[in-house]
Amino acid sequence: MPVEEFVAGWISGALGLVLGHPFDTVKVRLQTQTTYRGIIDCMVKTYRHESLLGFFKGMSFPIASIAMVNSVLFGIYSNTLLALTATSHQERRAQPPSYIHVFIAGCTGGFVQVYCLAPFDLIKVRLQNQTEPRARPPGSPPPRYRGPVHCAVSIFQEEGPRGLFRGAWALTLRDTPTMGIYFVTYELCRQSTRDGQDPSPATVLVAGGFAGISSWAVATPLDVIKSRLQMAGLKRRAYRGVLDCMVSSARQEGLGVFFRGLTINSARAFPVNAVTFLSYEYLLRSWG
Ligand SMILES: C[N+](C)(C)CCCC[C@H](N)C(=O)O
Repeated sequence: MPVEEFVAGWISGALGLVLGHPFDTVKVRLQTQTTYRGIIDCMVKTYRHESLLGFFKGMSFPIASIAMVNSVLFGIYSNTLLALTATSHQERRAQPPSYIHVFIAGCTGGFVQVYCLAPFDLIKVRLQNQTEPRARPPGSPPPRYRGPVHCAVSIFQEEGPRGLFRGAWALTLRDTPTMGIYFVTYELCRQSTRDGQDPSPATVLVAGGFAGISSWAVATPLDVIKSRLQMAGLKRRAYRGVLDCMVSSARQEGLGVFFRGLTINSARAFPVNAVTFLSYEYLLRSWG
């Protein structure tokens, strides 16, 4: 099994992540808290209350972990394509795979990465939702979790080992089809490149950016549900499952709830995925 794809996915995932994290924090807060009037209000309040550091809460952990998740995603994607089309990454430049194969390989990569992503994503979401400033005024209560490891241990103790996979089913439903869309959009946008040639950096950036935006547009409703289920364990507001969370969120807040965070997430998705695909393509190319 070729391993370059795993390593290239790892590095490119880390680069994309740092770039997108501040947007991601605003998105998660808008999706799960009702105190903000919109993107700007959330940014201003976060900055005033917690300084610039507030936007980078919960990042250290994903940097190692999401990089690993990306390595699984790109590694499984590429190796599934190899199994389906019997062409390696290099050969696929001359013989592009069919979109149906790209879709199946994307869904497979999406499905497998969920089981690495779920606990890390849960911890990220819980830490991002802690709005206490780092320098606390004396006498104010400390945040519930002191950091990622403390958060993981506390969830394990309070909610059991299965607690670490809270929201995993919603994540599976979110990522399996939308990772198919992600890679198909990427391949579609690369169409402007002639067979056998390498796409230009601009093409890769634009194709990666659109892959991010289109897949997130479809993924957002389940992303909202996933984040709410992940937070539910903490607030003890129990939902009976994905469907129950959908119905009760829509009843209480209207259908608009399913699009919370879409704007900020699109602004984040373009640069993050542009950089991810650019570094992925170039790393693979430089290794032959
Ligand atoms: C498939 N889905 C839309 C869920 C994600 C696609 C993009 C994944 C990327 N690591 C990012 O964070 O933007």
